[in-house]
Amino acid sequence: MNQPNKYIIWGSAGHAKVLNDILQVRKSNIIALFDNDDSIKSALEDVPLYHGWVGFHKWRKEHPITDISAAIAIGGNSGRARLEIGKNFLALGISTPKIIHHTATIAQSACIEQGCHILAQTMISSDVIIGEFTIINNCGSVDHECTLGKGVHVAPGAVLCGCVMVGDYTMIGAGSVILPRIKIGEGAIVGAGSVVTKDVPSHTVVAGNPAKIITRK
Ligand SMILES: CC(=O)SCCNC(=O)CCNC(=O)[C@H](O)C(C)(C)COP(=O)(O)OP(=O)(O)OC[C@H]1O[C@@H](n2cnc3c(N)ncnc32)[C@H](O)[C@@H]1OP(=O)(O)O
Repeated sequence: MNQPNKYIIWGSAGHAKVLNDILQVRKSNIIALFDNDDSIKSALEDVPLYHGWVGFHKWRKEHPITDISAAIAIGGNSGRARLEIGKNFLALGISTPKIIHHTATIAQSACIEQGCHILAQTMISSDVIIGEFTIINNCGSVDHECTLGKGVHVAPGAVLCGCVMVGDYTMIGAGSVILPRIKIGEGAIVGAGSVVTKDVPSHTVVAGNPAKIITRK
C-alpha cells in the first residue's frame, strides 16, 4: 500500500516510534496515539496522546474522520492484547492493515494476515503462513513452510528454521534459534538467545541452550 494514509496507533512506546519511521517513508501520517497507561507521554512529537477507550471515543467525536487505519504498537508477549484491540478497531470499521518495512524480503508464496508488522531486514521464506497481528521484529528470519499463529512476536534477530510451528500469542525472544520442524505451543515464551531443540508445551517459558522449561504460566 503506497497511498498516503492517516493512521492512529494504540500503544505509545518504542514500537510506535518504529512504525512511525516506516509510515513516514510511505508518506502516511500518524494523527493520534492511544494508550491505557495514564502515566505515559506521547511517544511522538506533535502527535496527541489520549488515554484508554474513553479517550479514543472522545477523540473520535471531535475527529469524525472516516479514512483512517489503525496499528497496534504493543510488543513484548502481549499478543492477546494486540489482537483484542485490533478486533475492537475492526468492529468500529477502522482497518488494521499489515505494515511492512521496505527492506523486508518476503517470498511470493508467503501469506501474511492483517495487522501484522514485518520490520526492517526481516526474511520471510516460501510457503510461510503468518497469522493476524503477529510481529516479525527487526532482522527476524522465518524460513520455508513455517506456520505462525495470531498475536505471535518474533523478537529481533530470532531465527525460525524450516517447518517450525508457533502457537497463538507466543513470543520468541531476541536472537533465539528454533531448529527445523519444532512445534511451539500457544502462549509460550522462548527466552532471548535460546536454542530450541525440542517441542515447547503451551504456556511454558523456556530458555537456554538447549532450551529448558524455567516456568509454567
Ligand atoms: C525491540 C525489542 O526490544 S522486542 C523485545 C525482545 N525481548 C526479549 O527477547 C526478552 C525475552 N525475555 C527473556 O529472555 C526473559 O529473561 C524470560 C521471559 C525468559 C524470563 O523472564 P523472567 O520470568 O522474568 O525470569 P527471570 O529474569 O526471573 O530469570 C529466571 C531464571 O532464568 C534465567 N534466564 C532468564 N532469561 C534467560 C535467557 N534468555 N536465557 C537463559 N537463562 C535465562 C535467569 O538467569 C534466572 O536464572 P536463576 O534462577 O538461575 O538466577
